[in-house]
Amino acid sequence: MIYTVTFNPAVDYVVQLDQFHQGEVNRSKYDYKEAGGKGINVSRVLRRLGLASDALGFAGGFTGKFVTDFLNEEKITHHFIELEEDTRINVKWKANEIETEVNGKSPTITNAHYEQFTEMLKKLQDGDIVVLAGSLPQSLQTDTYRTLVKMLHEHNVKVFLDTSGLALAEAIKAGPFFVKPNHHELAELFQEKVETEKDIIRLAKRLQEEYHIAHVLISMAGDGAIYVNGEASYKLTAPKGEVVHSVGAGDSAVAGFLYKWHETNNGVHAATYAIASGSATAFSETLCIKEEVESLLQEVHVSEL
Ligand SMILES: Nc1ncnc2c1ncn2[C@@H]1O[C@H](COP(=O)(O)OP(=O)(O)OP(=O)(O)O)[C@@H](O)[C@H]1O
Ligand SMILES: O=P(O)(O)OC[C@@]1(O)O[C@H](CO)[C@@H](O)[C@@H]1O
Repeated sequence: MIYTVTFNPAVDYVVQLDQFHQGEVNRSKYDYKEAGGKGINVSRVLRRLGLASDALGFAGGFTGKFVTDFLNEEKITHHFIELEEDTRINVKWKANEIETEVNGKSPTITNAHYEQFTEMLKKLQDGDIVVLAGSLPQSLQTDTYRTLVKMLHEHNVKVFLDTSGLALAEAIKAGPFFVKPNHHELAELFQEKVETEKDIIRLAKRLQEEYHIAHVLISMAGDGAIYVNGEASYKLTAPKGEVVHSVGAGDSAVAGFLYKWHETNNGVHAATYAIASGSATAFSETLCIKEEVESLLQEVHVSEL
């Protein structure tokens, strides 16, 4: 079974304005709310691609109820530990063609909540897959993902990881199966300036080799991605198109990789599908659907480095 974990879900409040006037009352041209958070987005895209997953995490209050109701509507099974405080609201606003995000403060996860959650994870078995995605709430230690990766390895569970900052720096020490930092997160991880594609390739290889990560996918937005496994490195171009709403493009890439890897066990095919999925989301108003992904596959060009 595939599980996604979202420690820090959200109600994503997506707002479109023609123009933004600072210090004035702005009225939206168009707005909507949807369940967000990186693990949840991965589950939503997997479902659209035709692969079932169980969404795990923490949710509280009226916003938490919105998130779980939303997942019910999309027919995604879920097990969320109930928190006392409200799940955050993240504002995604687009004006003058510029996307701006304000992500809310996370509710508190107590030790008791966390233990309830780890009891659930301990039941996973050989062959299961877990996606750990998104930021960690401030109430948790920065090495939480690292601890979980270690624990899941003891149960022969493969871990796909998509996070940033200290949580990423710690978690890679446990050698997850797959990671997808973007090139900025990669630069931050090694505290180096990344100025050329050569720099990105060098650091991607270093990440793969030093931390024994089977699949490293470095996403570079409109510039595609670098994919490195234990055998070779590849550059993948991204399809060209009009970016409508890029929130969730990275999560779609993770879901696309997982979907294709699960089907074929082939990393290059999986990376190609990942890029088509990310771009399909960037080119549409919300997360991609399978037809959109497959219509872009021919536009992803792969070259071995
Ligand atoms: N401008 C774009 N044009 C084409 N494809 C894009 C564009 N932006 C994103 N993508 C697609 O989405 C993938 C992931 O994008 P990106 O590198 O921005 O990830 P990310 O930083 O994790 O994204 P986010 O945090 O917005 O979800 C890219 O590899 C690419 O396939
Ligand atoms: O604050 P985090 O956990 O890093 O990111 C959360 C978030 O911005 O990521 C998703 C898009 O990738 C959104 O649905 C959500 O609001």
